[in-house]
Amino acid sequence: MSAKRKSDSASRGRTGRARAATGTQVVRGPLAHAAAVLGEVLSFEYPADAVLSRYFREHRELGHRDRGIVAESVYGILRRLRWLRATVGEDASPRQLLLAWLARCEGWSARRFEGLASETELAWIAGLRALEPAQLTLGVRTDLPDWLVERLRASMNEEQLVALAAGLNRPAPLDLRVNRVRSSRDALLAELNDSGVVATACPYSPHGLRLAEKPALQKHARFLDGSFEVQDEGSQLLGFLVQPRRGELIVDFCAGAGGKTLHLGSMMRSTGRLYAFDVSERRLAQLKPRAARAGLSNVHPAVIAHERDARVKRLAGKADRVLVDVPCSGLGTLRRNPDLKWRQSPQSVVEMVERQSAILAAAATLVRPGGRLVYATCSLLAEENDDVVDAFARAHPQFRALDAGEVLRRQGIELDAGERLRLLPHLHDTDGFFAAVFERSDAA
Ligand SMILES: C[S@@+](CC[C@H](N)C(=O)[O-])C[C@H]1O[C@@H](n2cnc3c(N)ncnc32)[C@H](O)[C@@H]1O
Repeated sequence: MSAKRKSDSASRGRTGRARAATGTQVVRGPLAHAAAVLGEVLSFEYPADAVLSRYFREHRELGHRDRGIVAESVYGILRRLRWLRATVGEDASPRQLLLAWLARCEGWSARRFEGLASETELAWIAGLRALEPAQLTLGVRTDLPDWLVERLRASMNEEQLVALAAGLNRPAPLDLRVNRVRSSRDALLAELNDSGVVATACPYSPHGLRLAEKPALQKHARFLDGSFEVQDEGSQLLGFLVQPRRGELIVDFCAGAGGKTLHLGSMMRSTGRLYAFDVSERRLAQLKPRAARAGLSNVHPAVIAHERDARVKRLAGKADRVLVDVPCSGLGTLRRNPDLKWRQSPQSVVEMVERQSAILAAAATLVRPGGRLVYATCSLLAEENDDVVDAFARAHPQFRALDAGEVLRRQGIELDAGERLRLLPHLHDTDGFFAAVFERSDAA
């Protein structure tokens, strides 16, 4: 955890005792906050990122570094929650979970706890070293709920599941997408490196940069002038599956706050018309200022009541390309949202699948003959991915499947991710994404 790095470097050159004391002062406050907010997060009533945002608004005394320590601790514990509880007890308090996580998952020595933990806690921590989970089931080993282990095992063996879980239970790197309307990847890379932000080109996305660390970027001059957005490399690749061209009519059917819309708009070089639909006025409201910052005048956000809204019907058969980035379980994004594995359930997945099928069918009506349709999720579950797409393909013979790998290859992106795109954190170092690409045949 960065608290360790920072306290170590801050105290370089001092005596061991002074070093320990400095480290203690540096982390005592944030760790107390971490335990406090963890208690709220663990009710799982609200998403962890929303709880943390609210907590930070209420504790403005916490600076960027301290917020980092609090968030990293909470997310780290959510990632390892099942193993931690199986090891230290199902009724462990938030503070005990935090101490156990530091000792067992972050490798803190007994000495680092001095001054942070009480005598009783120090004795408890010492006893933790030899503890192992009462039962080392596959769910405990992978830190996943049993229902999810069962679903994933249907399409992979145990070894593959353990590797996938290791990828999902690691923090994600910070990726940026260069806005080609404002800059080029090489120019931005040079500027970032000059300003002390260490970055390298992403392996797959021609528009992607990966940062070595996680600096605050909201006030960076190149962010403020719209030269880049924060966007996972996997999410960027979906833009290349849509492959919008200048002057076309494009629909981003589930645009949300516009992460993918902005990419599509910049690939179109701010020409043509790009409709951004969503049922959430709150999410869509974030798109307008982001599009303005990015210099995009081709984006047209529109709140719709549901997928059969009159605004949707007016565009029937007119769109050159439609992206349907449906609401989903989000289980492919566990690196960023580790609480999702504890908040989703078999029942919530069933409800998602119904909505996904209805949204896909409605979005497909917009595609003109010869046009392209891209269905995408950030889920790992066959129910939300292949099953929805297979049922759609059976009911819509006028839509012909295109090979996603081939679509990317023709744009110079070499990626072994299948005919239907399957991105996985442990294989591609992206979030987990699924996408299927269709072309509407002229004959229909
Ligand atoms: C996976 S998110 C989209 C993320 C977004 N594309 C991005 O890249 O940031 C799914 C979105 O679908 C929206 N949604 C839910 N039901 C919908 C419907 N019936 N029609 C259109 N959008 C819907 C949700 O409000 C949510 O913003």
